[in-house]
Amino acid sequence: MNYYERSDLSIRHLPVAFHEWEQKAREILAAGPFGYVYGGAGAGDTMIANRKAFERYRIRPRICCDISKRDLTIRLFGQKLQVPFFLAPIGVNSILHPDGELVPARVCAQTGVPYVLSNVSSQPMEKVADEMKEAVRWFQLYPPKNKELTQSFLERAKKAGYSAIVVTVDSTMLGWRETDLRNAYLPFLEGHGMGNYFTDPVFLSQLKQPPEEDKQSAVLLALDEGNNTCFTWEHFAEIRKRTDLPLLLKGVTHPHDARLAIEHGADGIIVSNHGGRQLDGAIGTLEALPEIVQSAAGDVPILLDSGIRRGADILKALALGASAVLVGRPYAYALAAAGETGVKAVIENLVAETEFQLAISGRSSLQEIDASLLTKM
Ligand SMILES: Cc1cc2nc3c(=O)[nH]c(=O)nc-3n(C[C@H](O)[C@H](O)[C@H](O)COP(=O)(O)O)c2cc1C
Ligand SMILES: CCCCCCC(=O)C(=O)O
Repeated sequence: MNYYERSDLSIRHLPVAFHEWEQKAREILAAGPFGYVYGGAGAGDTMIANRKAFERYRIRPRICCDISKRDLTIRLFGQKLQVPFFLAPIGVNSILHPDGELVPARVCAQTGVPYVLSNVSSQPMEKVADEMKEAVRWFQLYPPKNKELTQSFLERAKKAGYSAIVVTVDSTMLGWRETDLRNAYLPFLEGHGMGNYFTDPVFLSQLKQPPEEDKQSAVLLALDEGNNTCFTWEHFAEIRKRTDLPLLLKGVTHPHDARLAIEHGADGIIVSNHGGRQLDGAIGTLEALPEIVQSAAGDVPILLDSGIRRGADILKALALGASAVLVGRPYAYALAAAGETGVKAVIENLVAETEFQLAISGRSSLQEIDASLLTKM
């Protein structure tokens, strides 16, 4: 029996730290799905760089400050958010739980944590939106080659109440992932992650036969749409014209690209190396952040992901100029290990730990966090 099917779950039985969730997921999942979440590009060097960057910055607390009232709220694109972190877009959640993305979406709605739904979700964006009601959600786009399909995804997202679009540009070609090669595993080839494609009228109109009759051709077409290796700044500027929602670019690690993103119409930048899954030997995101913040010069908000595991990590990113962060693998492992209960526990612990860290560092609101919080070793 899966851990999430047990009816006697209580918080006492659940893992607490990231490595415990990872271990629980490893025990429960088959090698293919576990490896798909766990793996990084090549030697895994970028995942290590992400964590090392967080370790190099140390918090220098202030004392004798009134920390009796604490506030974790932030504002982004005119919306008030309860916490300074999002659940990152993670596709193919059906390899982790039968209900896929409906589970993190539901928990986000319950806890007030904003959710970024992946383009390659197992569930269609409308079904996920129904689960979230009025809660804050953004939609992540892998820009398709087909412009009509792009338009269709953007319009569907707006209609379904997604309040911003995140265009991910670091994965037009999937990274060299040795764990997946070893396991000969790619979830899409088993039909996972097709929730938005198989419900899209433009996509379906391109098929000779419906997915129920020829799944493989449909999956290969969806993958080909995302394998958009011709994508350039001009294409990004076109997407800008196609939506009036706030538009963020995810996958930036170079200060020049941050500037180009703004010049081509980005309303926000997500400093990300895709959790170290794309390019081996890349710069850790926290290391990249200060120069990007400088390059953006306050013109747009900067968000960051890749390696966020704890409240301390969140505070460090905010201190170096991020407006918010995104959290990936922690909730994916919890989803596999304990379903809704697991994702809720991870979120609640992260909120609580961030509040503890804020207070014990001598601050009572995130607006008081700046570079003076940190020293670099
Ligand atoms: C299994 C898995 C699937 C992912 N799928 C997507 C995706 O569909 N779209 C996207 O923009 N990023 C995707 N990402 C990257 C995350 O959005 C995020 O950048 C990364 O997980 C953050 O690093 P962390 O896992 O160390 O927190 C995926 C990451 C994982 C682990
Ligand atoms: C066009 C499909 C690319 C999907 C990549 C999924 C992902 O982001 C990841 O595995 O990482």
